Amino acid sequence: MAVPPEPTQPTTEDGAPEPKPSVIVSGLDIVYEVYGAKRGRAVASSDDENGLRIVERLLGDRQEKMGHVQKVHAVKDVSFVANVGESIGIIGRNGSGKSTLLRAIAGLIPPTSGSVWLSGEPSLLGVNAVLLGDLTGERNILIGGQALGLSPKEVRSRFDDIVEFSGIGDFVYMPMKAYSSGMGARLRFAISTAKTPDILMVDEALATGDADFKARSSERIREIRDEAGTVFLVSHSNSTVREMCTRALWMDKGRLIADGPAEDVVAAYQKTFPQKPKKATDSPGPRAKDS
Ligand SMILES: Nc1ncnc2c1ncn2[C@@H]1O[C@H](COP(=O)(O)OP(=O)(O)OP(=O)(O)O)[C@@H](O)[C@H]1O
Repeated sequence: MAVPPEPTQPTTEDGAPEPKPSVIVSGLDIVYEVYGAKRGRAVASSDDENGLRIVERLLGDRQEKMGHVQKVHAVKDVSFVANVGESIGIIGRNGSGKSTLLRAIAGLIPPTSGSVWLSGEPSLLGVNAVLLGDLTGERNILIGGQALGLSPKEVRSRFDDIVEFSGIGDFVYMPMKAYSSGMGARLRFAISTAKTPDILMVDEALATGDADFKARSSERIREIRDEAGTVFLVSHSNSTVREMCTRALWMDKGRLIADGPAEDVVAAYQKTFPQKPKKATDSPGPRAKDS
């Protein structure tokens, strides 16, 4: 009897494995609408102050909605395809649309136009693991782990690893509102990566830890990439993107202006926006830039 041939992975012309798309973003636009940019005066433009006060009182909370509506076009006509096994840095100046793009990929913001297609389950660090300040780290690990699809037994078996990874020690038995922002961010990272997601999205979380935590988290990101996931990383740190990403997207004023190997895109970005050397007195805040 003839044995059917083993299925082979499709390859490109030069013999490399065919890329497997995990995220397809096509002509994506995100427009935020901000209500109440101007208050009630747009409604009652009369000079009569008494009349204005009456209108404001009658409208109560609604007066914000009656005010001017401002539109913020945060992401403009962005298209790209991300493949399994890629780690993609998203870089750009403040307000360029990086976080909005990430949240749209995670399905948290509906496209105003265009589309986002995903082949797996996304996990957006810091949002999917919704942690509650009044609960202890321990309870949050249990809830967050289950929100990621782990069974209570699986969460318990990973509990020690999660605590060790986050480096929060005995704080795990304290309410999370007593944590520093860095401790909270590290715990979120540890919970979010306790189960290997198909698509991991990280927004600045790596800027919150010390060198040791950064080393551990970059190792974890490498593991996820190797386990055939796709990683997106929004970062203001060019060195982090260079070290951890295979590819980079450069956003500017909502537009994707470069997409290519991380090394090349970061070099072009740095050439356009050279970063000033840090002063010795600068405090290393979460948004601190390096080179
Ligand atoms: N919820 C919102 N409502 C209205 N406008 C918003 C909202 N979130 C972001 N924006 C606006 O959208 C634009 C893009 O913001 P976004 O946070 O995506 O940029 P970013 O590149 O991540 O910025 P940063 O580097 O400062 O974090 C900015 O002009 C911002 O003011």
